[in-house]
Amino acid sequence: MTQSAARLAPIALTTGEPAGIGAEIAAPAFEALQGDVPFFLIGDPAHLPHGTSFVEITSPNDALDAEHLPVLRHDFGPARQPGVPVADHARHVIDVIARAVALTKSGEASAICTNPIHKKALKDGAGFAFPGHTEFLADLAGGADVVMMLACEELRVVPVTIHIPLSEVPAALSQKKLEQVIRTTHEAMIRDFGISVPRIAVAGLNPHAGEGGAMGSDEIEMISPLLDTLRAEGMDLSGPRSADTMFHAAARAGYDAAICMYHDQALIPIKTIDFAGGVNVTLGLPFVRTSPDHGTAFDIAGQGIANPSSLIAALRLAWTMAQARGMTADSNGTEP
Ligand SMILES: NC(=O)C1=CN([C@@H]2O[C@H](COP(=O)(O)OP(=O)(O)OC[C@H]3O[C@@H](n4cnc5c(N)ncnc54)[C@H](O)[C@@H]3O)[C@@H](O)[C@H]2O)C=CC1
Ligand SMILES: NCC(=O)COP(=O)(O)O
Repeated sequence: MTQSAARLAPIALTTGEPAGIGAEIAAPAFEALQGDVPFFLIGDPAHLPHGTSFVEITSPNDALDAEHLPVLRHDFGPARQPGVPVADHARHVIDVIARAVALTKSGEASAICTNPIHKKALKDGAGFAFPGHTEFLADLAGGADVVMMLACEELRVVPVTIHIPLSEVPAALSQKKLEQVIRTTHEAMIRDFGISVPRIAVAGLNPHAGEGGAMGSDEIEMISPLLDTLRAEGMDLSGPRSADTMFHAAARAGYDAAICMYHDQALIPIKTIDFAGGVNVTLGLPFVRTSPDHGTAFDIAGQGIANPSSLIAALRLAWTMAQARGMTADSNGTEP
């Protein structure tokens, strides 16, 4: 059987932080995607809201024809407390992510989609040494050069620096780091998003992109020379651009992805435009990983009011990307 004719494996969905909303939005996502995007939850059935229809599976393949939410059991021990992390759960949250990655490597899953984790709960409960999934997944992939992208219908954004204090951003920026982020984004736009000549906008760091050196020199000394070098290779790059004027509708029409210098420069515009439909994608991994754009939402956990739209969008995008890569058991999750 050729790869294109082979049936794509289902997506592995992780539970995330049990005190959050991950387990609550899994079943509504299954109902919305049934027959369209096959996936299974790796987690503890006891974390599902009372009355949830689910089927326990022993092999990911069983998810392909499931009529209720398929759950690959992973026991977490102590009961879930909505809104309050249980320290003993932390290592299981981490193990579930690693288990999902192993299933993509064996070809039993075509992609992973991660429910939100609570970074501090994992650090306190299990000494988790990573700022988030992105860096943990890079480590599990053997040290891949990864990039965080947030994507919705109207916008794709990429922060160069991610989960570090704002005061550390200028020192963390370098031409080497920025070049890696631009190259990884450029390659992913072609491979995963089917854009043959990606138009990439690059934000400045300072107000008004430094205004010719009057408000900072990072643009003149660091960003502009690199963009000139990459343009000479044929990349379609604009910038360094003023961050305050690059996200309105007319400006967004002029590029396919925006590279931003720090977390909030990138995530504020996309979460404002489409909090319910935004998707977090890790670029540069040898397997597909997406996630909803929101966090654990402890304030509403256990109330049955969490909106599953972002998770649904994340599962849809993972499926589209896995199809584009032909992630069957034959492809084994090892392609670059
Ligand atoms: N991919 C991941 O693992 C992510 C994890 N986080 C983590 O989540 C935790 C909480 O972060 P916050 O900044 O408070 O953001 P948050 O997204 O958890 O919550 C912000 C606000 O949005 C609401 N909200 C979030 N998702 C919702 C949904 N699906 N339906 C309805 N309302 C929703 C919450 O109730 C809250 O009022 C932190 O530990 C953070 O690190 C945050 C973003 C992504
Ligand atoms: N602010 C985005 C976020 O926290 C997601 O991080 P990650 O867990 O996907 O690395």
